[in-house]
Amino acid sequence: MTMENNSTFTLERHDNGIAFLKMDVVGETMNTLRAEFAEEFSAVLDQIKGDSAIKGLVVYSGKDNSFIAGADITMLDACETAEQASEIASQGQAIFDQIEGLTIPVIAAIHGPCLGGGLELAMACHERVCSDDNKTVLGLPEVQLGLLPGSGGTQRLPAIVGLQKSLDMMLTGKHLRPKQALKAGLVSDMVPKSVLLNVAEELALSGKKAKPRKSPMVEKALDSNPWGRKLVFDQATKTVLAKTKGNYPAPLKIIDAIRVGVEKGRVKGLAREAEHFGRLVKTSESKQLRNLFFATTEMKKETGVDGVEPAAISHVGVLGGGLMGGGISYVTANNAKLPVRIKDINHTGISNALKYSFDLLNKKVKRRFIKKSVMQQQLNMVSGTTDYSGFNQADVIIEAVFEDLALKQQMVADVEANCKPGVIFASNTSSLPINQIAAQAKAPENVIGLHYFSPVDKMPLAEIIAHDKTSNETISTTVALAKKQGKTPIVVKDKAGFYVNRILAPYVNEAANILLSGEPIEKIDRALVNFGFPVGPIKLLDEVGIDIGAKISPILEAELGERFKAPQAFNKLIDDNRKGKKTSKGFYLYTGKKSKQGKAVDEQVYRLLGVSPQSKLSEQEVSDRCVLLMINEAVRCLDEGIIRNCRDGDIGTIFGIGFPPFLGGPFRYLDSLGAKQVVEKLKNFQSQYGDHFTPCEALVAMADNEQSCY
Ligand SMILES: C[C@H](O)CC(=O)SCCNC(=O)CCNC(=O)[C@H](O)C(C)(C)COP(=O)(O)OP(=O)(O)OC[C@H]1O[C@@H](n2cnc3c(N)ncnc32)[C@H](O)[C@@H]1OP(=O)(O)O
Repeated sequence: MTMENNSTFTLERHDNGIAFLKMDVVGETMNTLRAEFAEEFSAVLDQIKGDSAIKGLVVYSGKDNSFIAGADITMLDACETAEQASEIASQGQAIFDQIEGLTIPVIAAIHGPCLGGGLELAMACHERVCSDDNKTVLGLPEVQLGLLPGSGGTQRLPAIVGLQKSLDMMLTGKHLRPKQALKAGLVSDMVPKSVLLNVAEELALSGKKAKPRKSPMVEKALDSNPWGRKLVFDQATKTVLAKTKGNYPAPLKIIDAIRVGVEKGRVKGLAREAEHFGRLVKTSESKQLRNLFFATTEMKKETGVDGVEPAAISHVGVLGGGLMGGGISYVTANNAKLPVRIKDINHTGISNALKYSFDLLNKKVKRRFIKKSVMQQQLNMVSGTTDYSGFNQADVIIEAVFEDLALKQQMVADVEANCKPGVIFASNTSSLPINQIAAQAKAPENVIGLHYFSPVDKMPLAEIIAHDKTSNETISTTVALAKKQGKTPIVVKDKAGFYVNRILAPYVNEAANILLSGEPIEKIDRALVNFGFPVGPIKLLDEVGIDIGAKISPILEAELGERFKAPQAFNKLIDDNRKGKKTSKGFYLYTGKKSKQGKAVDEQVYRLLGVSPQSKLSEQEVSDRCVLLMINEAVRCLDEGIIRNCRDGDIGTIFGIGFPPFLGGPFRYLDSLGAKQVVEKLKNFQSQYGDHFTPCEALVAMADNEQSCY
């Protein structure tokens, strides 16, 4: 056995003729591909080509828990021109072509994330085997960075998994777990990690090619003729445009690069892919999406308070088995893998909360994501009670009862009386000040806000609200719990509405003002959806509950001032028991066929509000009025220290409200518009529509001093 050591790539030859090429980027937690590795990589490949004793090659990673996480995103950020970025893509293509061109069997042995350029490398190998570990995922997530796979992915993936599956993977950026990768034909075997290299070695030795994936008849028929393919591409384009509203350039470029490859051959396809890659790297959309990647990666490492370690958590209690309590229990057991005990005043509440977990897990079983036995294990971790029995083990109690201050204060007292000393009391309130909830606590340092967004299992944000007496350890322990539950937490100050609801309120109120001025509901919602929000503000009110908005507004108005005054006319809707989707009566119709529900406006709303709808404003004016108010309030929050920095403000808005990711969040968007222009627009709206548009002092100062947020 001989060994040669290169810095990133190491070639090890076994006596049986199989060589092992290990990639291990020194000093990094994860392997990524960088242009500077090209020369070394090519030299190793030349060595392999020149050594007739090598009969097969296994490519693997020297990292414990990752294969290759793709091209180094920092390197892409540093590209000054589209040509430079395009060159990086072409260089990757050339090296991967060399791998594919090796005349010996080349097997990729994959354990851990194998993404982007990592999967492109693996696809250039002749076969792929992966570990069956939870950490192993395969995918081309470039679209989520506003890019396309630039090193052959748009050409090789369709050839391996078929046109439709490859479009689905590249247009969504989804990660496939080992079983899914096997089913799709992306890997030819899935084995325990302990034998991964042996299996890959055997495969290389045998030189046998795995049986090609059997594509279903319909897929075969569509993929194999020009008309069928046209149908597939047309449908993909239609879906993309409906989803992106033209705001994201990458998906259409992905379709184009695949189409060129399929119709004009690999060489032309690769050229088109590299060209698009270069241009996309330089788009503002990709830049913002990359910023988002860097921001979330940075946040994964934070503890909430520098230098303060979280306490260990072994059990969690949840008070209230409603929709929020059920969701919180689910993410605690399923994501954080912690046993949860739910307390409700009656058994119906408990069974509803248990059903929440059951329904979600059952869906996973039906889709074959998990086995029934795993579902049972998960369900065993959630139990219920109508008293405090079993709560003495809990390290954290999360309260999700009605928004009633006296009730929440009572919960604090009950928990202090019935649970162990030092237990953290985390309130899921969306509006009540935490200091008031903690007002009569014996240990106010253990009381904190932990505000989730509905539906809890889907929404990625959690606001962590420390009041002035919350201890640093309580903050860091709560941050750690939220992260384990799969949330991205932002630590915010204890003031009405915290951050997310505070900036959401003026946005929604303005949409209501626009509606009351006579603009049609669909038009208002369409303007904001075209701007890039997942739903329009009026539809959002239906989803959240018109009564919830009406409940929060007076709290905000009392503490923060008149600019939070909600239009009184909306009370007429609540008097009509028109609270939105939950009452099957809202701004939209919720009767009839399920697929049609929530699609058409309920014209009765106009009558109730005394409005005769007539479209007068441009979509741009509608979205500007709502969004600029949100930005103005976000800047106020920053100025008041409600959020710690612009990054938290951007992430909170994108993850909590669905602010368009391609714009980077309110602060990044403000930078792209320029504070001066935003102030001018706000002043203009102020003269037309009232003082709630007054630009805040901090924003005016930014404009005067020509400052930016980042
Ligand atoms: C030409 C090609 O087609 C173009 C491309 O390949 S573009 C890149 C495509 N790849 C991606 O988008 C994957 C991005 N990475 C991820 O999604 C996640 O990091 C992951 C799922 C791989 C792992 O997640 P997780 O285990 O939570 O680890 P995470 O904290 O995110 O990352 C660990 C480290 O790897 C780094 N990293 C991961 N992927 C990276 C990448 N593609 N570029 C640069 N750094 C990366 C992170 O910055 C972090 O660095 P640090 O330890 O110094 O802070």
